[in-house]
Amino acid sequence: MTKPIVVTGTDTGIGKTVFSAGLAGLLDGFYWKPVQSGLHDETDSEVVAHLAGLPSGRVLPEAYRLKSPLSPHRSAEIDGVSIDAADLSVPAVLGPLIIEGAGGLMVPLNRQTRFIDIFAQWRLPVILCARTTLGTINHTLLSIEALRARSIPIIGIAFIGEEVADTQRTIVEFSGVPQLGRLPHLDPLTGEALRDAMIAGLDLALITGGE
Ligand SMILES: Nc1ncnc2c1ncn2[C@@H]1O[C@H](COP(=O)(O)OP(=O)(O)OP(=O)(O)O)[C@@H](O)[C@H]1O
Ligand SMILES: C[C@H](N)[C@H](N)CCCCCC(=O)O
Ligand SMILES: [Mg+2]
Repeated sequence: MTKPIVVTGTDTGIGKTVFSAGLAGLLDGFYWKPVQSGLHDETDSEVVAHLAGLPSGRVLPEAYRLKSPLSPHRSAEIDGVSIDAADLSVPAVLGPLIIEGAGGLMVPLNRQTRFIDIFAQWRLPVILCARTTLGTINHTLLSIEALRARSIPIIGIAFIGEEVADTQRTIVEFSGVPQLGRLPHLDPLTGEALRDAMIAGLDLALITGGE
């Protein structure tokens, strides 16, 4: 059976949730956001539930739901909650599971542990979402170095945004990490448009290893 896939990114707000929704929908899988910080607007799980069109029960409950839209370590402190990294064991489900972190790899869960530390413990393959806009070469290559330093397997890079051919090429050439494709900015962003754009823009066989 397909291993769970971790969807991470070079930063917060770059489109991990939208990409995760597209992927979970295409794979007819499950989605899990272990730590949600920010409960005022639609949560990532709610966005995925409506965009991916998954049957109910395929969006697993978060392990931590924190009120403030801040780094989880700080949001937890404000709520008087202590995030125990040992609580974040990957749920067993019958099907492909997409797991989304919060922000980028070095985002802290508490004063000792960052997302990248639990990803290293899990040893699950990751997809790195990256913007195509200026500044992304640096963020993406640094993220890849950090993953490699911990022997975290990288499935590939999913670019998000309009095509910037030289930027994408430069990242792939310097890193040697495969490009899985690109999800453009969608307006309007609907479940149907997302599904079509994922099929047109992403190489699903590279993601699933041809399964
Ligand atoms: N492909 C896209 N087309 C249109 N809008 C998008 C796309 N990707 C992301 N967005 C929009 O950009 C904003 C940030 O995206 P998203 O919530 O997916 O970021 P994120 O990386 O998951 O952030 P976080 O670190 O908070 O989890 C949202 O308003 C989302 O609707
Ligand atoms: C609140 C936001 N949407 C994310 N859930 C958390 C992003 C944390 C980023 C921390 C940082 O890198 O400075
Ligand atoms: Mg998100």
